[in-house]
Amino acid sequence: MPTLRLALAQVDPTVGDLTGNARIVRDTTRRAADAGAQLVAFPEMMLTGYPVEDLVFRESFVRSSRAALEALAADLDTDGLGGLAVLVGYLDADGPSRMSAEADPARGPRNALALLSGGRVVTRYFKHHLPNYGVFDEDRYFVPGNTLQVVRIGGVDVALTICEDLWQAGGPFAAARIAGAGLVVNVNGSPYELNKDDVRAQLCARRAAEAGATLAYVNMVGAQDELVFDGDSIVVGADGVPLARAAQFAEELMVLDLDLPAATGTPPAEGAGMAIEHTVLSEQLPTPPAPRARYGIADRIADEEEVWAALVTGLRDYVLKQRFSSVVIALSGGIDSTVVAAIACDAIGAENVHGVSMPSEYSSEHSKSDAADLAERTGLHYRVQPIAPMVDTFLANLELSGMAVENLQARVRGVILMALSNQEGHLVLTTGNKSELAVGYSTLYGDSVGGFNPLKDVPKTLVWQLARWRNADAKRRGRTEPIPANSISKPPSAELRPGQLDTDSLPEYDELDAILARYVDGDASRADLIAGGHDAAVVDRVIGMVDRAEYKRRQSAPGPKISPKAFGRDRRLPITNRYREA
Ligand SMILES: Nc1ncnc2c1ncn2[C@@H]1O[C@H](COP(=O)(O)OP(=O)(O)OC[C@H]2O[C@@H]([n+]3cccc(C(=O)O)c3)[C@H](O)[C@@H]2O)[C@@H](O)[C@H]1O
Ligand SMILES: Nc1ncnc2c1ncn2[C@@H]1O[C@H](COP(=O)(O)OP(=O)(O)OP(=O)(O)O)[C@@H](O)[C@H]1O
Ligand SMILES: NC(=O)CC[C@H](N)C(=O)O
Repeated sequence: MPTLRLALAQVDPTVGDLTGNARIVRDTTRRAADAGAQLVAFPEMMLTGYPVEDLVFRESFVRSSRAALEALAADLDTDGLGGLAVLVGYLDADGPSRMSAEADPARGPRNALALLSGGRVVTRYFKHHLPNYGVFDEDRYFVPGNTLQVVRIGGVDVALTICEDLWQAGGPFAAARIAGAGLVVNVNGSPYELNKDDVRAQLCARRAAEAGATLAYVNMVGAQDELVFDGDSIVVGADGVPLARAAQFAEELMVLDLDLPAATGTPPAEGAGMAIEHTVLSEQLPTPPAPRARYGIADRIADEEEVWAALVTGLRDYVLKQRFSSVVIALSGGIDSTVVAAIACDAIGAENVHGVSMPSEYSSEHSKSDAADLAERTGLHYRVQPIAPMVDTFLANLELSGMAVENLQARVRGVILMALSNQEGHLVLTTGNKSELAVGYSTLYGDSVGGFNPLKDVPKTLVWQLARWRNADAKRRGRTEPIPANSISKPPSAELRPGQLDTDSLPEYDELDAILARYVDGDASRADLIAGGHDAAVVDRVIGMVDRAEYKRRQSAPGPKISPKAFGRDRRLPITNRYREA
């Protein structure tokens, strides 16, 4: 049985950075070669980053991607790496885009995977199944491929597939069985969602069985705008048993030896409704250098740790890829701003985090002392900027009352944050959690100002859970607990008028989050919610608030997706909408 030394490169490309991404491929291939690998696979659209969205419609970008691929093949050879087989995802096109008057249903932009070897592009595979749900819009951009590429590498037939090809039965995996492939490689840009790692592992086992072949799944790591990629690359045997699994949320080069069946004969020219193209790269593999590369199975992590890591990764990559070096956060001593600050300290270091306490005449003593305590525990930069004089100046010049005065305080804080951002160059982080965003419990152009929102997809009850987990984790490691206990235990309040509590306007968060999980995430009807045991009056109030707040959400900052349905691309509703649940 031939032994193939395979390397899966779990790396972090940046959208649009063709030069930087090619550099990652060259550097990582060098490391794979040093480890004796013969085949190295990079993630989906490695060269362009993923997803590239409407950049697909720019012919100049498509041309740049194709040219960068050819240059990469040549550069790898110049680097002395031409003897390896290197799989690189990129953007290709064999016809005009859907936006063009000359659009052709059979040709156009392609989500593509190339095999590079010996200084040239040996073969190109075009993704067959295009995801078009949730955050994905691939029918908008790409024309599906209908040819399975099978490449003989060292006497083993290797079938090439891309991400969604794994998620649907039939097509490439069924064709790979007919082709008699010994290994199927699946390259991914698969965004993180809580518990998705379990789903992926089961899918890999199912598809390996469908193909009757070993399956090597490589995913990217890092973040792109609202999407977080958790890595979690995995290799499963034809019997579905995991052979190796990489860590989540960390770059990794996974190198392992696979004993694979020797290919015999030539595959048929078609199968499972697809054409099959067979290319022979090499019949005979050099024997992999001893010792054998055996890769372990990385430990799975607990749910809270996983979500925390996703939020840290999402924030870190947003800050760094947008070329900021510091952030500023308004600190109220409440749980949301405290958790955002703790995430920021973990993501970019406390020395790059600036907290501002902005007490008003309604601010409690604990709002100031808890914020100061947080600063002390974490070491973030801390300053106090009272807002009363500015609010008073407004009120002396503009006649306002009631809610307008309440919101004015939040807006003065927003102006101060943006001024500090302009003056000192920090990215402003906003702190509204998913529950508040759902019901519109925030002041537009007030506490909602900011360029990025780490809690955008985190319901309030999960914010508390994460805070408790983060402190417990610090304690386990013998470190200072970053979050003041009082910030976790006190009742939430906007402190925009004397004695105000969130529960004056909202149900208790346990009940609110239970309703929101079903109405927002599950698209349940009013009748479903009431049948589920919720009080009709509460249901009506909550779903009314959710429906009315669409205009606020449409203007809200981006933030990392951690759930199957995050606000934004996952949930698209009209702002003007008279439909009300009866
Ligand atoms: N359909 C629509 N399309 C576009 N714009 C629309 C609109 N409806 C209202 N608007 C605009 O929005 C304004 C109303 O929104 P906005 O000014 O935000 O004010 P509003 O939503 O009326 O009040 C803010 C609420 O959030 C609470 N809050 C504020 C700050 C922090 C927290 C917290 O605990 O985190 C809670 C506060 O107690 C209050 O209940 C209107 O005056 C109008 O200008
Ligand atoms: N006194 C304050 N000083 C600085 N920032 C404040 C202050 N009060 C509110 N903010 C900012 O406005 C956001 C809205 O928070 P608010 O206190 O109104 O309720 P919240 O949503 O429960 O948030 P938190 O739990 O952080 O208090 C806060 O997260 C914080 O960023
Ligand atoms: N890039 C893709 O094709 C991703 C789609 C796939 N269902 C996933 O979430 O992993």
